[in-house]
Parts: sequence; structure tokens; C-alpha cells
Amino acid sequence: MIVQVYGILDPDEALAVIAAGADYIGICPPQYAGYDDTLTEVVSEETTSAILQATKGLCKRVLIALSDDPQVTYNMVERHHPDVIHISAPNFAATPEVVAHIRALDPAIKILQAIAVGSAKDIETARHYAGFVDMLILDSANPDDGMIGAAGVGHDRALDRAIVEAVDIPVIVAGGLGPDNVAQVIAETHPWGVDSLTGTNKIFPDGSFVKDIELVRAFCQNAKAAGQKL
Ligand SMILES: O=C(O)c1ccccc1NCC(=O)[C@H](O)[C@H](O)COP(=O)(O)O
Repeated sequence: MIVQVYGILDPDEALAVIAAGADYIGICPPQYAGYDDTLTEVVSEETTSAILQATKGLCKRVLIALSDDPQVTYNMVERHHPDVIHISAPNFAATPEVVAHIRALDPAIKILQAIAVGSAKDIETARHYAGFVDMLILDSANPDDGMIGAAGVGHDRALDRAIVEAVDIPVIVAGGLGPDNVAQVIAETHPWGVDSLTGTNKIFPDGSFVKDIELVRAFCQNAKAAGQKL
């Protein structure tokens, strides 16, 4: 069972999260799209580079792309060359042309497409993406703004399971996962990987957060143990 942990803010935190068991770490670089002032997890271009440098070869490093402007994603790939580019924008998604463009910039990169799971038609959407992306992440729509991800809530896990069974590429299940519910969700969905942001954070009164390393450790241990039982 692959474990992805999002919301990494600096190199030391990244190393602590890896030591606690994460296989993939997720970073939110500047998006130049109106999110940079509202998302507390956005880190500067310099910090993104420092995290990527400090963790090279220790885990898979994932950058999230939230902008509807394709050029923002292309610039991110060209500048940082992460192991994985995670496309999670409201109105921009992978297409065969987008994938070809990204691969021309970095032939080694893996492309992870997000789906905000909400209805049975997402099964067909997943089948479509599976024809040209490397991985899928099944996430929750944020009830406040409709954005995909970082919602801290779950969604219909029967749909996740149906998507896992419908495609032949790796699928990461996300949305409201933490140490307490990850084993149950793995048992229900049989994913290749699981992901956590909110449920492994220590949140401060002003809304800022850091990773809670003990929660990350428990999340990784519980996920791996549940994966062994599949
Ligand atoms: O990590 C971010 O900064 C982020 C911001 C906006 C949308 C998604 C984001 N992260 C993507 C992830 O993969 C999250 O871990 C995933 O959405 C799950 O989040 P949560 O429900 O809070 O565990």
C-alpha cells in the first residue's frame, strides 16, 4: 500500500514525514491563480526547490497543479521536474495533448489526475483518463467552493471501489482520511494507495498548520497493515 502525505511545508518536515513512513510527499507550489493567498499550504518556489532537493531518491515527490491555465502546470514541470505532477484544477484536466506536452518537458514524469468523486458517471471519466495518464486520485469536492481536494471530508467509497475495479492503472483514494478511518476505507475500496492532508495536520487557531508526525506515523502504519490484509 502506497501512502501519500500532502501539505509539506519545508525540507525538515519532509524528512520527518518520510521517516514516519510516507512513500509519496505532496507539495503545493505557487499557483499564480488566486489560491496563493488563501491556501496556507502554498510554499514559495525556493522552498519547493529545497524540499525536492532534500528528498531526491528518498520518496516520490508530487507537485499539485490547481490552476486552470495550462501554462502554470507546464512551468511547474519545467522548473521543478517533480516525480509526479498532480492535476487537480477545476477546469483544466489531462488530455492526450496535455500529457504529450508534459512528457515533452519531462519524459520521466508521472501524471496523476484527480477526480472529484460524486456520481456513477465518474466511473466512465476514470476509464477515459486511464487511457493516457499514469495514476488517478479519487478525491472529495470541497463543499464550500467546489474545488477538488483538501476538503477534509470523505465521499461515496462504493464509487471509489467501482473505479478501482474499472481501470488498470494505480488508483490513490483520498478525502478525509486519517489514522482512524484509513484501514476501513482501504478494506472498502482496495486502492493502490491512500492520501492524507487535513487528517494528519496539527492545526493552529489562525488556521495555519504543520504536519503532526505522530498522526503521520499512525496513518502510515495503519494503512500498510490494512494493505497487507487485502
Ligand atoms: O495539498 C494542497 O495544498 C491542496 C490544495 C488544494 C487542493 C488539493 C490539495 N491537495 C491534494 C491532496 O491530495 C490532498 O491530500 C487531498 O485532497 C486530501 O485532502 P484531505 O481531505 O484534507 O485529507
